Amino acid sequence: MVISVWRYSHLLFAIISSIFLLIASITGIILSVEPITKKVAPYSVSGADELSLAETIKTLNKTYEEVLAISRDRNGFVSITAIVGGKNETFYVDPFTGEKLGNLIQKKPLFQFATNLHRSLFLKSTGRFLIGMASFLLILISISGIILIAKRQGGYKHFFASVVRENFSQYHHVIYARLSLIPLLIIALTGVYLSLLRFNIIPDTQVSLQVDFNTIHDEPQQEFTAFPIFKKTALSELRTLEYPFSEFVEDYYIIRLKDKEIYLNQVTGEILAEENYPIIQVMSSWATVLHTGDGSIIWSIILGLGSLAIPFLTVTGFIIYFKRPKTKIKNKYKKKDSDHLILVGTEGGTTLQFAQELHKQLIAVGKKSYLGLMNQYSYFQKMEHLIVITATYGQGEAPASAEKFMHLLKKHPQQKAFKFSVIGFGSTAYPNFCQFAYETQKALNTLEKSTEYQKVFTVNDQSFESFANWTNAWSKQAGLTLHLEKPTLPTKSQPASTFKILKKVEISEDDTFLLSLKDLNGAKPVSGDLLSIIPAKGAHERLYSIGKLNSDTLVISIRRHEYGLCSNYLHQLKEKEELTATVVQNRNFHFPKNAKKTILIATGTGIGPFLGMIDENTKKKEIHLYWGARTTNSFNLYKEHINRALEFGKLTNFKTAYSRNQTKKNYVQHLIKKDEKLFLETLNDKGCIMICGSIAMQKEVIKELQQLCIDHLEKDLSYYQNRKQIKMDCY
Ligand SMILES: Cc1cc2nc3c(=O)[nH]c(=O)nc-3n(C[C@H](O)[C@H](O)[C@H](O)COP(=O)(O)O)c2cc1C
Repeated sequence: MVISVWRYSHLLFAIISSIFLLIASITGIILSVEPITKKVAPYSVSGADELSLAETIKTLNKTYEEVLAISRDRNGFVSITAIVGGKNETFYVDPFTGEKLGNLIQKKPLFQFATNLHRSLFLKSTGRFLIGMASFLLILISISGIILIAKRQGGYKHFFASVVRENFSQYHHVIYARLSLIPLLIIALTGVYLSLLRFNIIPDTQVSLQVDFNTIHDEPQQEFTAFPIFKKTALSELRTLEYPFSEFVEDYYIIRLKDKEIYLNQVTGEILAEENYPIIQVMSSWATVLHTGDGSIIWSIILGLGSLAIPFLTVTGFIIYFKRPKTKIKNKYKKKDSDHLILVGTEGGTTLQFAQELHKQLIAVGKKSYLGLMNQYSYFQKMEHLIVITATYGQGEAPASAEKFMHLLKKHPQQKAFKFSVIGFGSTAYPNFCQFAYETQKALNTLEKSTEYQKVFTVNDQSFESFANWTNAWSKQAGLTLHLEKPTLPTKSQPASTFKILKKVEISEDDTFLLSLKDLNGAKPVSGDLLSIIPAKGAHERLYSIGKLNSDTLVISIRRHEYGLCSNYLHQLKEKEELTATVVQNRNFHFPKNAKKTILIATGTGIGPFLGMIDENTKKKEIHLYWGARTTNSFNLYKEHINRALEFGKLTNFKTAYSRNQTKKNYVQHLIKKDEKLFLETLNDKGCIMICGSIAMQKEVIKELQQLCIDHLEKDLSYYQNRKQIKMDCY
């Protein structure tokens, strides 16, 4: 089923039930304390469970004038009802000595209040019905939640794999939903069960034993201590034992054990009637224990934490929903009249915002553009250009709004020839970067009337700059001039800061240079974060990976492009001049704190963030750096940093691959095969491999690593990726 159906169902169930669930969960948290306060009361007698009923009855009969009943509750406390000083009393006893231990625990007013609110909202049957309904909706919320988590994690197999952090609410909603899933489902299922029982929809069947009074004998007489059932039954099995009403043989003992009820002749010890409890009664007892936590401190704590998760999940769930980019599509032209079709594959809505901008601009230059979702692919009479813009989800799968696309492609053949272009939105933090875009391109290529207009273009981490680059190239090829405006997406940026240029080092052969910057405004980047620079008013931002050399000095490595606005702007900056830039958090690419061994792989300027990470390695952890570049001269730019790090033990090993130094091209991926032992050890020992540089290099490196995993570790690379042992930031 389409994911949005599950998402909206999840939301709808949550909206309908939220108030009732919040009340039930808060009272549930309070009530989870009650069994704990009971359990810690001093009425438990060690070893009492092993006593036989015969021994217990003997002691109690000796101690008290007349015993009427003996009970054992879920905490293991034994209580009796007896006549003491002519009065009927019920109290806890020590079954070894018969000594009174204390009066029965009375329900505290707070717990009484919480129980009434929890069960019926003080609204009697109506309230009970509402709470029962809310429990039922909690089951549906849990089921739709399981499906949504499985979808976003890329299948049930990866259900418990680590979660990629997009923002606080999304990350913690998934983490806590997974942790509290089982207790919540148990609370909900037992809650529904108890409601159904209460409304007699499940009949509360009880045992109904019949005694044939004609066959009751008063011989042979036996002492009760010799009754086999009393001798062989341990106190731990007992729920209640009711003494006979009088000494007449027609009155008998009523014994309720954990699994059955027995009527026992008080004179002969003969069993008069016996029946196991019906299954419903057993289930009801279990449902009560599981729902209330009665008798178990650990389960009460789990129930309390489960209840606590409900308000948290409700709040974070609503934040996720209300912070989602709006995905309403407005079209000026009908699809049958449009020559430009933009179809979007999105789940979170951001891709649609980019597409909307392109759609607006195409209309502005007079094109009949139609914007729709990939799941709306159909027969388009006048289509000349098809532009598919799609995100990738799960393990390289289609996003929600594109799940039917492949099927629709076959279902709706076009009559008119058309050109197509595919733009993939994805993240290099995932192993299958923009995979669905590649699959879409492949599928479109198989169509009879289609012609590939451009190769797949990929956009990492919703980079507007990349998308604008694609738009420029595409519009140039189409003979159009389009100017995109940047959509307003929620950002994780810190406010803009001023940086002073400390040093610029460059080598001319490679057109690369290294800028050292001093932060003047207290921005707090971490190596691996990004520096967003807008080189001129109205220009697009450019992101550079930051290496942090000490508390206020950053380094960025830049390749100068002949017509690159930003790289040329940075290049002309002189020492002591100032630069305004914004630090953008890039959590998925921070140095792993807990890994004993880390391998860093970079090409060209991708070494930038690693210079910082190595410099910060004061604990001298094992770090291996693999770096690919064109020639040995390229290394001159970083030589000083690397040699110093090797000398001070901050870097364990440095290996290079130069592509233009010898006849046979040498690339970093070739080094992986040579050093496969180190790579395998690192993955096995929970170490980390970080990759920074070009996407082309990333693809090759991933291919090598994937092969290593399959050949030697019998696991897919995604296994390590999900455990954050592979981190990537490529462009
Ligand atoms: C759960 C999840 C799984 C993802 N899986 C992939 C993936 O396998 N490959 C990829 O390139 N990007 C992946 N991404 C990144 C998204 O494709 C990317 O953030 C995209 O811009 C989201 O677009 P949307 O907001 O329009 O859905 C994933 C994102 C999430 C949240």
